[in-house]
Amino acid sequence: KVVMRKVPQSVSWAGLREEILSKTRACIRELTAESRTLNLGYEKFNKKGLLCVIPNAGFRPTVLVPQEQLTWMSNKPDNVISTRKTQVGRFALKYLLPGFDINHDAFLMAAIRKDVTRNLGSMQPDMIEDIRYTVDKAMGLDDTSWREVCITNAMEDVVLKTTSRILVGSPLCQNEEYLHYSINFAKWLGGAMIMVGQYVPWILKPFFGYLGALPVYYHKRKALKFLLPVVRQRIGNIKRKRADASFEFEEPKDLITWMAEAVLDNPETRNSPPEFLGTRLLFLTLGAIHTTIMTATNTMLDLISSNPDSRFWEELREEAAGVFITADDWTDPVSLLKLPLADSTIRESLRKNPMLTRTMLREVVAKDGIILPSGHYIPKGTWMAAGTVGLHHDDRFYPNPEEYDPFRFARKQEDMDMNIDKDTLTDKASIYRKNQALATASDIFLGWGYGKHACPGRWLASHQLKLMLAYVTLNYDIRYITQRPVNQVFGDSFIPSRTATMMVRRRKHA
Ligand code: HEM
Repeated sequence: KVVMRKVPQSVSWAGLREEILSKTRACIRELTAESRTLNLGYEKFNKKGLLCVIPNAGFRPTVLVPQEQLTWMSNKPDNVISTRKTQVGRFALKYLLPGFDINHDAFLMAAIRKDVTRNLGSMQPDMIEDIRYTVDKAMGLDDTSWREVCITNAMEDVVLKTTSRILVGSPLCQNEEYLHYSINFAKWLGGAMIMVGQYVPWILKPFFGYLGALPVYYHKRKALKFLLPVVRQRIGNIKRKRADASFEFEEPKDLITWMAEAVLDNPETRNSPPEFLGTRLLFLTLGAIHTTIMTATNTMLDLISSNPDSRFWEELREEAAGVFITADDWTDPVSLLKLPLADSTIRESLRKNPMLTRTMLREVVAKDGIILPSGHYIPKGTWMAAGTVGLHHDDRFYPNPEEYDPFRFARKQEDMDMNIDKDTLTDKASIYRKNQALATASDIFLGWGYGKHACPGRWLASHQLKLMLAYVTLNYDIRYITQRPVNQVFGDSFIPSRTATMMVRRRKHA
């Protein structure tokens, strides 16, 4: 009773065997189960509209909610079902980043969602400049021979530079020392968050948590040494300009500015020390950079392991060649609206290989618990989630879900009507056909999460990834491979191979 956390008695468990201490043993088996129990629970229960409980190696079993109830769940306020409460537990933040408060941050999320997104057009010239420089460096300019490139390393070079420019601006985004410490902070934190947060039983978390915190703390201090003076100066300049309109200062267009403005506008954070914003920005390195690297790597892996006869790479190149004709086209945000195949290709990789095996992890915090639309009572303290992989492979929403079909989201309505068996067409399938753009979050596409806490950086990530894909297909030939390296499940992360390589050769341009 002390070790196992709450779940409602009335809901069936997935992966339970007839044995003594069955629930405890089911939780222990999760240490090596990867996402098997999660997918089994989806198939056996969620697909029939039923709830189930998924055991958990950290003894934090979770109620897996079927698709039919996700919209209801996503609309509940944070004081009824909390996202942040689960993140503190799932990420073991109390130990790994003591004193770091991720609660009450809706105003910071809004800065990412609104300010970054509305400035994408003006940031595009820098973005393509960074992409060109980093791709050329990682993949080479020699058009006479093939080069073997580690995909994750290449994508890391590209994404780290381009995203850091948006997070912390120039010159910090060119400072190799800062980039080194910030990415390593994110790597240590990401690994420790999964190990301590998801594999260690909560009773042992303090010990392993404080141990894992040591390298995190080291890299944080090193990165903050570069970041804090910039944050301090920026806050000072913004304050001064607000007090004196004649003060000559033009706010750089980056997340430091937008978050600093949000912090100053909020009475509760107005007087916070620069560390508050600095640590927040560093924490975003994990949420913004590693996620984009993983999605870029999955996209490349899916394309190079596709059937060469399908000519997906070549079709993407033809699409890009028709859009990026002059230098100005690369800096024009309208160009990105003309890339439905690239848009769909990245979304298909996020469908097949989402970053998280379960999303929308929430804790019931309402004092009296909640009652789901299905009539189930869920007591306070219970964790709930959605099974991303199961849902993304559900043939009610995706015809031939196991097939890699990169242009499935770009298909014209009439073609889809021809391909879908009308007798099995469900209401949801027709909703799905209206929700096809890469950055769309919906209750049948959880690659970005769903609802109030869906990813606020998804428009930025989509913009960068599409530009990068267009640039790479236009400028490089690839060699196809026969076997795609499979992604590994680590906690609830779904991680592409870090060592997989691809053969590329620069194309000769007339
Ligand atoms: C391809 C790249 C990306 C992917 C696949 C991705 C995916 C996700 C997912 C699945 C969630 C929801 C997690 C959940 O509900 O369990 C999320 C949340 C979040 N993402 Fe992203 N993300 C990406 C890029 C970014 C970028 C570029 C930023 C910032 C500039 C960002 C910032 C965030 C933040 C702050 C949250 C938390 C939102 C909240 O809890 O209110 N992400 N992301």
